[in-house]
Amino acid sequence: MATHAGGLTATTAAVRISGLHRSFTDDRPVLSGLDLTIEPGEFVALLGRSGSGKSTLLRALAGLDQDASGTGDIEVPEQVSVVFQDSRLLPWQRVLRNVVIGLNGPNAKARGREALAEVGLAGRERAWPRELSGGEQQRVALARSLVREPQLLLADEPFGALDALTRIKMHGLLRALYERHKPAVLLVTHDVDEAIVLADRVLVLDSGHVRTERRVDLDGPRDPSDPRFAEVRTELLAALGLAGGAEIKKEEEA
Ligand SMILES: Nc1ncnc2c1ncn2[C@@H]1O[C@H](COP(=O)(O)OP(=O)(O)OP(=O)(O)O)[C@@H](O)[C@H]1O
Repeated sequence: MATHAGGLTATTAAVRISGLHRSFTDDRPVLSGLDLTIEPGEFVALLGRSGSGKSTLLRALAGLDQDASGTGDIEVPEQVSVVFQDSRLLPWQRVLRNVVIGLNGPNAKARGREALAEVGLAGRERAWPRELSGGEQQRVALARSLVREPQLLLADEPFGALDALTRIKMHGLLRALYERHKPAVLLVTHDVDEAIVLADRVLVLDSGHVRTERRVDLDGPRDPSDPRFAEVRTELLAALGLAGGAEIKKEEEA
């Protein structure tokens, strides 16, 4: 376990956060006393209004929040991978090199090839990133994350820039990869349905802490047209201040 701040006793949880405060300016804290535990192998989605601090929390977990000041204890596993909305591939390196960069061990390339095959990109090892579509680039980013066998995968709007159809395909892929590798996952998303399709537990961040927590216990492939799915969606929309979807409609009309 790696501890970013303060001291905590050893834990079997993948993530343990207590009393996390983060701010960028003196007047308004972004995170104020946030507590969160994620179990090993648990898939958690994080929703919240724009500016509620979702990325700030994810960056704190990734140890990438040098811009922020704050206090609190964070415990994460040794092996953490992060995926962002943009693939962040090195344009001057071919696909396979992007996947294995920094990876140690004699069989790094073989592992990289295997990871590319897992995301459906076998045969594209020697392509340049610019030759791939946005969805394919995100597949490479997933391969690069998973080849490191992370105990924790942090994903910040990983499908946010993709079209609706590609997004749906990527949901299936991410869920399949998750089932195979079973890292703990924290997925930041704006998309309520994406959260319900993918996660075991959905959190809503509001006013600096986790306000709402909803376990998703729908069996089998999750179908957005299922009334039980709709029930969860309504609850989460209400937690986001969008009860019944009425305010969404209003926003669309405006
Ligand atoms: N590097 C920074 N410097 C100054 N303020 C920042 C910085 N990063 C984030 N903030 C501020 O912190 C608040 C939370 O930002 P954050 O990006 O965590 O929100 P978010 O919930 O991820 O938003 P979105 O859904 O729009 O991506 C915002 O008010 C933002 O302006």
